[in-house]
Amino acid sequence: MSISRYAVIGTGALGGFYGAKLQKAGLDVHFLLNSDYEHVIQHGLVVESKDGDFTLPQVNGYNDVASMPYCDVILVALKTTQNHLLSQMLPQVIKNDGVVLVLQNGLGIEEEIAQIVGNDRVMGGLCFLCSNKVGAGHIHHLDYGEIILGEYAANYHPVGTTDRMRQIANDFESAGIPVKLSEDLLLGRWQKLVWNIPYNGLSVILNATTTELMANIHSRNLVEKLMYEVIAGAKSSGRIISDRFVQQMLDYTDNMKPYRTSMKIDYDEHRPLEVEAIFGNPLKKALTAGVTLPLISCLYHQLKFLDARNREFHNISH
Ligand SMILES: NC(=O)C1=CN([C@@H]2O[C@H](COP(=O)(O)OP(=O)(O)OC[C@H]3O[C@@H](n4cnc5c(N)ncnc54)[C@H](OP(=O)(O)O)[C@@H]3O)[C@@H](O)[C@H]2O)C=CC1
Ligand SMILES: CC(C)(CO)C(=O)C(=O)O
Repeated sequence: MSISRYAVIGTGALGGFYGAKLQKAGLDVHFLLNSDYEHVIQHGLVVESKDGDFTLPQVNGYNDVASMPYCDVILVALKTTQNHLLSQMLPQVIKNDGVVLVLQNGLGIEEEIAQIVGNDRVMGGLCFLCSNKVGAGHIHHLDYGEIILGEYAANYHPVGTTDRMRQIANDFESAGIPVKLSEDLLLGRWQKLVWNIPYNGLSVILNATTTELMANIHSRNLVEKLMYEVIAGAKSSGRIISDRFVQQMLDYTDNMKPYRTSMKIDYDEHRPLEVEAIFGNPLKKALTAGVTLPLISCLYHQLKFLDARNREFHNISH
């Protein structure tokens, strides 16, 4: 049994799901909560999952990082739009030899976190998960769940696999969460974007589920073209993604239950969209290497417009 103590920073759809699974498997987990704090302290966490429902009547819940114990592994599971809070939060919860594991979508977040805790204390996890928070302390896990885990090093230099990765992978696997180890985190991040850029973006702009995007020849075509542009972005970072990978992502989505992407849910709920992490940062990284990605840039500007108008309209009508 692992002796690692885990912190979950952001107990929502993703953090609540993985954190609850770890606690259920007997690990020592500490949850940072926001609006659900009172409810979770009184009633715990409820996970409805395609792999079996369960309840944790009692969890270690906090509404302030200052009251959390120092932890070995800090799971970052806020929306990236809240990441400005991390420079103040992380130093208060990470042990001297602890590690921050970024479970968020997008590119370049590990680099930002390395500035706070140091290059040798950051890892990234790519989460192939479909989960929603449907009520206070109530998580609905719809599908999948695998994590691809990679070490971060300065400039995303690939560093292979480490003992610390294997230890964390063992903990997650003991909780029934499949983990694969990646020797190159940046490659993994670009691969994940092959999915997130077309589907998250188009689901908002075209007001569509993944199934609808796949069923129409025009949107499907656009999805495919965007996937190839992500591959060009990856190439500008020196990472090669094969054309076969595009086919795998299309097949993966064809086999998925109709899915409202996380960005679409945020849009429908009038919450800030993760446009910078998922679109802005990849565009910047490619541009630094002298490569422009016109289709992705077009999505970026449309999403910035929709995001601003969506929140403005919501503020006026409330
Ligand atoms: N959901 C999924 O299936 C997947 C999500 N991801 C990525 O994971 C990340 C998290 O997404 P997701 O879990 O869906 O998002 P959620 O909004 O469900 O979870 C984020 C949680 O952070 C909490 N939070 C916000 N501000 C604070 C704060 N100041 N202190 C403490 N907690 C705070 C929110 O609280 P409150 O409830 O009060 O808003 C919320 O519970 C994103 O980057 C997303 O792209 C990646 C793959 C799949
Ligand atoms: C690709 C997917 C659906 C997980 O498999 C995801 O990452 C998301 O909704 O953001």
